[in-house]
Amino acid sequence: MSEQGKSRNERRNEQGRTRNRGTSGGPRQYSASAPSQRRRSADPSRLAAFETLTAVSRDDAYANLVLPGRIAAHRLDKRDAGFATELTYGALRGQGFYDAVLATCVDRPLDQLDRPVLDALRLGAHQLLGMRVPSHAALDSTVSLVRDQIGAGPSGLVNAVLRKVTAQDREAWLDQLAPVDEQTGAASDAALAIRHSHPQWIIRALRQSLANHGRPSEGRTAELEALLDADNAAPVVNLVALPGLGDLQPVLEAGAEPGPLAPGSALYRDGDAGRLPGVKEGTIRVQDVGSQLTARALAAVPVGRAAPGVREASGDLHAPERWLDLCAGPGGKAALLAALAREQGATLLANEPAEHRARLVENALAAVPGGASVADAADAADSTNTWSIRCGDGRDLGTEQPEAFDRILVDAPCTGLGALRRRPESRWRRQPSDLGPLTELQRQLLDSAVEALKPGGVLGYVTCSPHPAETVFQVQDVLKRHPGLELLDTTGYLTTVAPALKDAGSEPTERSADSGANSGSSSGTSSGTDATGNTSQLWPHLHATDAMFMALFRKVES
Ligand SMILES: C[S@@+](CC[C@H](N)C(=O)[O-])C[C@H]1O[C@@H](n2cnc3c(N)ncnc32)[C@H](O)[C@@H]1O
Repeated sequence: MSEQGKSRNERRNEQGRTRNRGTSGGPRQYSASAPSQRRRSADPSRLAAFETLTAVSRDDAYANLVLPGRIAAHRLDKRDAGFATELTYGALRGQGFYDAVLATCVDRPLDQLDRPVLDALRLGAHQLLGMRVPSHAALDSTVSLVRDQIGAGPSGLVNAVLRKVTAQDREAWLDQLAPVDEQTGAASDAALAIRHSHPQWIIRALRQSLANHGRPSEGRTAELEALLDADNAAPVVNLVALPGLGDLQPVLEAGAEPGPLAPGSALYRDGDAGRLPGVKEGTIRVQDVGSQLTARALAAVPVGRAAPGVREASGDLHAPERWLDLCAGPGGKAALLAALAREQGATLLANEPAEHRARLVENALAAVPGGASVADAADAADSTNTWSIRCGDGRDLGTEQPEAFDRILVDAPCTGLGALRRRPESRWRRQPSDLGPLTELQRQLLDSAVEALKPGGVLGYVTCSPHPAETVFQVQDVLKRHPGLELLDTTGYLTTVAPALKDAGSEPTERSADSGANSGSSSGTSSGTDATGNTSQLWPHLHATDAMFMALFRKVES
């Protein structure tokens, strides 16, 4: 019999965990320490959350990919699906705080607990300290879940631990575990890590990021806390209508609101966006507004203006512009770029080395007519297709196709520290040691892109991380390595496509970056720095987007 085909009891028995049944085979007997006997089985929304958490901790799965399947499998209605989502994401985001609480309530180090038991404790702690679930319901339901899914023994432990958790409310736990200085209100990084449930190294990195991206030093801690809070808030679903293909009107009629920042965008707060008209067809896409803006800004920069005597981008006026998305998977920006390319009479090559992600790019692009699939390698080489896909290492493209493209997007693999609100588990997975290999890869991809860019062509470097090593320092370095590259007024182009960024009073510019990294005011940083050149950093707490970074460059000379 397959593992899946076995009943829960059989599996549990194989693991040596048995229910505390009466010898007669009659109804179960519960020990004196067992909690309420009212509920015997796990309720489906908590079960969906538990299954997601165990997949995350056991298989390194991504919660946002697993949870929809569990919601569907348990046939949760909209309300229960909302509960399961809040429970799952809240328990994952809040893990730093909940583990600090649990560590004081468990008689051994948390890493000595069975993973599923710890997952269940986190779910219980989130219900008790982060949701408005009455204590008795949180306790009863979590213990029932553990009894049903893990066994009677662990359910006793979970009952005892969660009872200790209920001894204080959230504020009292925070005061005990993460005190702030009574006079100044200041908290150490260790206290901030518990209060805002982020690893300390990420807290330090984000503080450094605010400084390096020119945010005011006055009120830095308050701004850092606002950023950390924004990471912990459930993001509103952002939608984009593919230009020339998607119709936003039916989506607005179905309850979405017009997006305040990006053209052709909407916000949806009412549950499963998959049911909105156009989403299944792919002409309406779920995409963070920051991502939308970077793709639109790249498409908005005029190409040309190479140095005198140098052949310009699209020198042949009749040749369609060639665009390249060097790191395209899973295809969010590629879809928007392909639709924009189609409108502007250009073609797009979307490159992605991971085969399964190249397939995702293909799916994302399917709504844009005139493309060539991954399988159709011969067609893919035909640059007259509106879009085509290359499945390969972007670092090779520069030598394979030198000076071939008018516009290139390098949406580089990065730590993702700017998208923590969307990927609730990622803050616990990422390590400072990830930074070295990622920045080296970013550097190599940038070099390849510069080689693949035509003189006069435009390069957009984007990360969903504000970390200085992945952003402003990369910009400084690429300008040093490539004197023929000029930094453009990135903020100017972003505000051209999104004028509301100006009105927000928080233009994402780096002009006054106190790192002096690459701003126009720090002329001389690189021989390639334009007098008005700057980079842009969007922020969740200011712009309600992911913390997307963008730098736009032009290749003035080869
Ligand atoms: C930040 S994601 C890109 C997101 C994508 N642009 C979107 O909007 O959906 C970075 C991508 O780069 C890919 N990647 C990793 N190594 C690469 C390489 N050597 N060349 C090109 N792409 C690479 C990753 O597989 C990943 O899909």
